[in-house]
Amino acid sequence: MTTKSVLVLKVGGALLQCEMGMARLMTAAAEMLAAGQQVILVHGGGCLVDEQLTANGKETIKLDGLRVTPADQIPIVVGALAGTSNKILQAAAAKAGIVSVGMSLGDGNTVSAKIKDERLGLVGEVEPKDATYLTFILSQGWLPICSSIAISSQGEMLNVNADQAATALAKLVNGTLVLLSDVSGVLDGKGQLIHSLNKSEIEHLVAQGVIEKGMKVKVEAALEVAQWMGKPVQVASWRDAEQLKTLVKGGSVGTQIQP
Ligand SMILES: Nc1ncnc2c1ncn2[C@@H]1O[C@H](COP(=O)(O)OP(=O)(O)O)[C@@H](O)[C@H]1O
Ligand SMILES: CC(=O)N[C@@H](CCC(=O)OP(=O)(O)O)C(=O)O
Repeated sequence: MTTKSVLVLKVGGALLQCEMGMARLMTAAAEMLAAGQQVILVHGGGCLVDEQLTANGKETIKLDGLRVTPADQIPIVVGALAGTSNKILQAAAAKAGIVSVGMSLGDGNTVSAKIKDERLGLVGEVEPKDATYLTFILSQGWLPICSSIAISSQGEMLNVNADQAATALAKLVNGTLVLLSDVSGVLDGKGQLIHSLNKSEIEHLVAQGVIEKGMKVKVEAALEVAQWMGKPVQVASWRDAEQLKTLVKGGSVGTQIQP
């Protein structure tokens, strides 16, 4: 185990629809915890939100990878992310023998949150604030499982992109950030894994339309943290058992986003 700093592991929502993926991830997390590696699990749940919105007759609009979240949709979004998604992961953790604490960005003064852009409605932008709550959970050997619902000082419930949520928590604890999605990393125009990317290469691929939508948000979040910490951030896959094994050993997987 070479990673001594807290590992901030973000998983995308598609994981929640894959029993085997969740079981493998939690087995990996249990191994890391047993070896003394502290882990914070941050999760998305975009596909669950899509399903719940459709079931409630609501329309989904995204701008540059972010969900436009009008006030009438926020109860559904909060229910899907801070409720169902969070508890599905806690249940998977329990099955792997992990003691977890389900939480949201809105808990324990962990981050400060404000509306990101009026055009997006109740979408939040968060900054790291106070690590006391998370540090306590980690000190117990427990696994914090954090959803990306934040609360502003005005008392608004805000929907935060989960990659950006993970960014704020990684900065807060000066941790090592790994973003796990349903693809093995950032892929080139031919679907091949790109092992390493720097700022100008990212800008080029975004301009070409090779990196788009959710991956654009992810890579930009990763670059921000890589530059802030002066060390690479990894974008990899929770689907890939080999990548998980390598991660448990503290190795590098997927695409390294360079500072
Ligand atoms: N260059 C790219 N490489 C890999 N995936 C890409 C790329 N450009 C766009 N994507 C899309 O981004 C998705 C990952 O982003 P997102 O759906 O937000 O993931 P998550 O829910 O895991 O955060 C991939 O499944 C893929 O459809
Ligand atoms: C503002 C915004 O876009 N919020 C996201 C939060 C969930 C998320 O990011 O889920 P994934 O990691 O599965 O994509 C959403 O509503 O879909």
